[in-house]
Amino acid sequence: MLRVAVPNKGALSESAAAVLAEAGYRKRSDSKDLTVLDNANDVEFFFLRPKDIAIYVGEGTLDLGITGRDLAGDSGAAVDEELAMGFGSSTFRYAAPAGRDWTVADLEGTRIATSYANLVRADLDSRGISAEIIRLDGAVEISIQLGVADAIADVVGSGRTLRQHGLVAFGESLCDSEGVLISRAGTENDKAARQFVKRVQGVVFGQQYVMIDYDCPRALLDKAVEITPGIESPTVAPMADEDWVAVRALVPRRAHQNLMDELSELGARAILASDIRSCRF
Ligand SMILES: Nc1ncnc2c1ncn2[C@@H]1O[C@H](COP(=O)(O)OP(=O)(O)OP(=O)(O)O)[C@@H](O)[C@H]1O
Ligand SMILES: O=P(O)(O)OC[C@H]1O[C@H](OP(=O)(O)OP(=O)(O)O)[C@H](O)[C@@H]1O
Ligand SMILES: [Mg+2]
Repeated sequence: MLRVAVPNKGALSESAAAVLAEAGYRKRSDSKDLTVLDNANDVEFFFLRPKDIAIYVGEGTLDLGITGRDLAGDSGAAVDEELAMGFGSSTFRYAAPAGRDWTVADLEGTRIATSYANLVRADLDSRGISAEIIRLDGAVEISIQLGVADAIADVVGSGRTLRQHGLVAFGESLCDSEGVLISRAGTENDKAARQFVKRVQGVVFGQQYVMIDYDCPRALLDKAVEITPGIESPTVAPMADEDWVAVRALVPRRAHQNLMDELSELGARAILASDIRSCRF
């Protein structure tokens, strides 16, 4: 039976559970459950702290896991990224009190609070900067005002927490993170694991595209195809009125409203967008 780790709480857990449910896997009936046996799909799910998931997968105790790219990197576990899942996007930044122009070189000799000590140590070492790392488990943004650190390195989502504590981010992002599906590095996935990855990928890709259908004057078809080239190429079907054709194409979700405006301006009619719940490309 395939064994898969899923975040039991925190920023990634809800989105991860939603993708798995959409992919047809059994849901947890109680948020305190630590395992779910999905006999119909021959998968056992283990609900673990996101920080621990790469360790289990890297050691081969579990076959696959969903965690954050930043957490997997910090864990030092030997894992491969099978799939970027498109939720839980964040950057990992240095930050310090606003009011002066900080650069990474200013970190020399400082105390830096973080929950991601390995990520930060590796970055400082690569720059030849020596600084003391203060390991904290969370709420890192408050550590400077409490006097235990001069700067922090932490996850930034909206940036709201930094602003609330009068901090500014500086330097490049140490990690551009999102939820990722990971496997043990250097091992070939068996058939069950490959099928699991494909199913989850089908939902994740589906969420990133919408299907556009529209009616197009035949004379404008070439221009319309440039706007919606689809994946291979759009489907073009005849209509009862020979001067018109029906066109169907997948387009990236984030661009679809603009593309619909362009099609409308071009002269297309009855332009419809629909969600893709799952797919295999
Ligand atoms: N505000 C946020 N926006 C986007 N992603 C976030 C945010 N906060 C955390 N993450 C991502 O979620 C993952 C783990 O964060 P999470 O808060 O769930 O775990 P944790 O801090 O170890 O647990 P907890 O906060 O429950 O102690 C990381 O990959 C991180 O990048
Ligand atoms: O940029 P923002 O959108 O404000 O989000 C960033 C904050 O979210 C996370 O904290 P979390 O809620 O996980 O608490 P924690 O610090 O205890 O982990 C992260 O560690 C930052 O503190
Ligand atoms: Mg957190």
